[in-house]
This record gives sequence, C-alpha cells and structure tokens, in this order.
Amino acid sequence: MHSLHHGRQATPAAPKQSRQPADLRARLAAFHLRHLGTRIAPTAARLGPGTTIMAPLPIPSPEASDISASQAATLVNDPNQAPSTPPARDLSERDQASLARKHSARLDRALRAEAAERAQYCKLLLLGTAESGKSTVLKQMKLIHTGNLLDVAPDGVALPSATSSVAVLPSVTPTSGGVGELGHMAQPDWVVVIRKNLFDSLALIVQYQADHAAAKPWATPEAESAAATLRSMISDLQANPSLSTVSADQVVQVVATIQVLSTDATLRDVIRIGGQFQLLDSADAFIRDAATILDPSYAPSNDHILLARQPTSTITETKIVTAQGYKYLVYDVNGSRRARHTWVQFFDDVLCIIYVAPISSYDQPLPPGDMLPRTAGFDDTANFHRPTGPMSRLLDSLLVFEQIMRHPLLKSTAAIIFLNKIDVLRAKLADPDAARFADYFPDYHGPQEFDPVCHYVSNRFADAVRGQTARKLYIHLTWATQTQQIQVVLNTVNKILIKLNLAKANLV
Ligand SMILES: Nc1nc2c(ncn2[C@@H]2O[C@H](COP(=O)(O)OP(=O)(O)OP(=O)(O)O)[C@@H](O)[C@H]2O)c(=O)[nH]1
Ligand SMILES: [Mg+2]
Repeated sequence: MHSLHHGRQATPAAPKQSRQPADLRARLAAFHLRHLGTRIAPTAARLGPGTTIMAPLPIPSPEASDISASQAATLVNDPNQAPSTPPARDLSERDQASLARKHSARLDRALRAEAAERAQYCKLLLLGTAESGKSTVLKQMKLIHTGNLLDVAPDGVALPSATSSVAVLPSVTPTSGGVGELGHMAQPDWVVVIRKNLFDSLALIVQYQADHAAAKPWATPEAESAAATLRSMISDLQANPSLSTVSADQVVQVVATIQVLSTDATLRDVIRIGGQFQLLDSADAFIRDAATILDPSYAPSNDHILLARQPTSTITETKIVTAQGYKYLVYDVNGSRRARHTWVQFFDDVLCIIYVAPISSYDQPLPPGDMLPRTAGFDDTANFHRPTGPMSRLLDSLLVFEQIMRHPLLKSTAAIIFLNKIDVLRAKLADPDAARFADYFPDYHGPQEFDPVCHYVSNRFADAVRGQTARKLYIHLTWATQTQQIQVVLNTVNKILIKLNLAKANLV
C-alpha cells in the first residue's frame, strides 16, 4: 500500500462528542409542519444542551418537508401511541395550546434522546465526483465493520448487525430502475441493478462497434450476426432488467449471443477503450459472468454487489460502529455536478473528509450531465496551479477537491484522499495502445508507468492545499472493489480518525 502522510502517528482514544447535525433542524421544522400545522423559523429550534448549528439551513421546500417529515415521525418513540389530534376547529384555544405544549414536550424529549445518541458519533463525509467510487467505499465499510454488505436479508428481514443507512435529502436525480438507495436495497434489488448494468454495457458496446464498424469490424461472421441479434433485443432487455416479461428461450438466446461475442477480439478491443464512451468499469466482469447473472436463480455475491453501479441520487447517512466501539456517521453524496450544491449542508462539524478521486480516468470525458461550466455553491472562479491540458474526469476531480478545500466551513478539516481504481489505472498504463498520461497532464514528464504517475497525481492533490497550515492531508491508493486491499487502507484510516479525534479533544 502506498501512502503519503502529512500528519502524525495515531494513538487510540474514545471519540470526542460531536455537535448536533444540521439536518435535525429541517426535521424539526417538518415535524412542526406535519403535527402542529406551524412552520417554525429555522433559528428557533431548541436542540438540547451543548448543541450548536454552524451552517444555516433554508426552511425546507415542500418536497424536502415530505421526506423530512417521515423521518421526524421516527423521532417519536412510538408514533402509534401519539395521541390522535382532533381537527383544530373542534378544539378550544386552550385545548389547542395544551396539545401543542404536549407535542412540543414530546418532541423535545425525542430530540434530546436523539442528540445524546448522535453526540457519540463522529461525522465523516465521503465526497468526490460522480462514479469515483464513494458508494463502493461505503459498501466496503459496511462489509468490513459489520460483516454484512446489505441491511436486509433476501427475504426482506433486517439483518441484526446491519448498519442503518437513511436518505437525509430528497433525491436530486431519479434512481435508476426504480430501486432505492444503498442500505434499503435487498438482494433482489441488486439483481435488477446488475442485470441493468450488464444490458446497458452491452447496448453501449454494440452501438459503439456499429458506429465504428469500419475501424473495428467483428472478426467473424458469427460475431457479426450475434451482435445484430443483440442489437435487436437490447432495448427490450434494458427496459425489463428483472426479466419478468422475457421468456426462458430468449434468455438462453441472449446468453448464447454474449458467449459468441466474448470470443471475438473486437469485444475486448471495444471494452478496453470503453472509458471514452461512458462504459462502466465493471462491464468486463459482468459480461464474463453473464450466464450466472441471467440465470433465473441468480443471487448476487458480495463481489458482484461491489462491482454494481447504482448512482447515488440523494445523500445517505450511515451509522458505522467499529469493532473497537468507535462510532461514525458516514455521509455518502451524489457526485454529479448538479448535486454538488447539496453537499454544503453537511460541512458543519466534520471530523474528516474522505475524498474519492478516480485516478484511472485521466483520459475519460466527463459524464454528459457534468459538462456544465460552474459548480453551484463552490468558489471555482480562481484556480491554483491548474495543470493545462484537456478536461478529464481526473482533472475535474482535482479541481473540485480544491474548491471544497477552499470552503470556509472546511478550512481546517482533515482530508483523506483515496486515489481510486488503481486496478484500472495499472491495466491502462500497461496497454501500449492506451492514451498517454502526459497528453492529458502536459507538465508530467515521467514515463507511462504506475508509480511515477501515482506520485505525480498525489503531488497535484497536495498542491491544492499547499500553504494551508491547519490542514492535515493523507493520500492513499485504493482499489475499492477489492475487499482485502481496501481493508488495509481502512485500518489505517481508522487510526487516522482516532488521532484526529484526540486532536479535536486537545488530548494530543
Ligand atoms: N475496477 C474498479 N471499479 C471500481 C472501483 N471503485 C469503484 N468501482 C466501480 O465504479 C462504479 C462507480 O462506483 P460508485 O461507488 O457507484 O461511484 P460513486 O462515487 O458513488 O458515484 P455517484 O453515486 O454517482 O456519485 C461502480 O460500478 C463500482 O463498482 C475500483 O477501485 N476499481
Ligand atoms: Mg454513490
């Protein structure tokens, strides 16, 4: 494992108490809206002793209130036991006031209990651009710390040691395939996601090949005909990834066509340059395992779930308790440009940012939705020693990192950078036909090799905080889909977090 440290050695200690999360105020407002029919001013929220709110939150929009209200309801010990409130017109003013006081007292108790519980947790933010691997890191954290990747068993029953993941913001983008967010997803949901990933990948590949047929013809007539068959079926399959309306014969035919294509060198060739046309990093693995994935009794392994691509559409909060008893609230965000303004609401009282950057994507164009000129909510007017060269996902990630580090609420927040997807980077740099790193980062003068490229990228990220003396920065190379590799990194991260906690409590 490679790491570049700008901090001191860690020593274990109990986490320091964290302040009240800012989203509690939104939930309080929503609770009042639903149960008392009143909208409270955000600054009026009483959050219990010792709690402070750093970042002002806007009064939730009606859309936000819906989500928050359902969460606020869970704050009350048992919503079923809440006294039913007769319509306001049947009550005298005194009765209404008395009811309101009771609601308020119950709410205060619930908030105090929740505040006391949450005060034991430290806040970690998983940030990074879209598809960098944030949710994959979160999946690994769940797997490593709880032994379970999923919160629910295949029969829908909650697993006893499960961490709890909840959406703390309304969706910014619709979830694909109609399934929910990580944490609420059971195995059948992942079957749908993985099959959809497989079909989407195949659709992109056969379309790309058809568009570039002169340069990349199929090697055999069998492959040519299999690709034509697949092209004729693929949109139906994409529309129905659960396969509920696809006959068993059709499934057999799809598997057979994929197998024919898999023996053709053109498929490998097209997958190799897949980053150029938004192909998933997991496409190759899913195509290789297509027969298993399309089997009617398919139950995804952890490895497949880690490879699956389900864009995060909101911000989720996950409670992680480590084996040593340290408690973390991990926030996983939607990395797309249009969602980045939502991150700021969670910048208050953060112990550490884990910033995930896709180091392999030095030559990949941005996702279509991310080619907007500005990122709302961040200062991206001035730029540091910005490397010249064409825009790529890696460069975008670097620029976003710098913008975040300049945010006033995060001036002295420690950051751990995961330079992720090193498996893909390694394969790319070893491929003589792959894009040259130096063509994308012209001030790089080293060879097209793994170690020097990683060293250069680490330095560029370190440059983004150069001169920020209060900042602690740690950089790790990660392969987020590989549990053993990420486990080693997460062990080190654990030690760093303990040390940061001690520093926060002024004990070191
Ligand atoms: N090969 C490889 N694939 C990875 C790695 N890390 C993540 N992936 C894959 O990359 C895809 C995107 O990962 P996600 O974790 O969904 O990315 P994200 O940052 O959460 O993306 P958003 O939710 O859209 O912001 C998934 O298919 C992952 O399996 C890695 O280290 N190596
Ligand atoms: Mg995600």
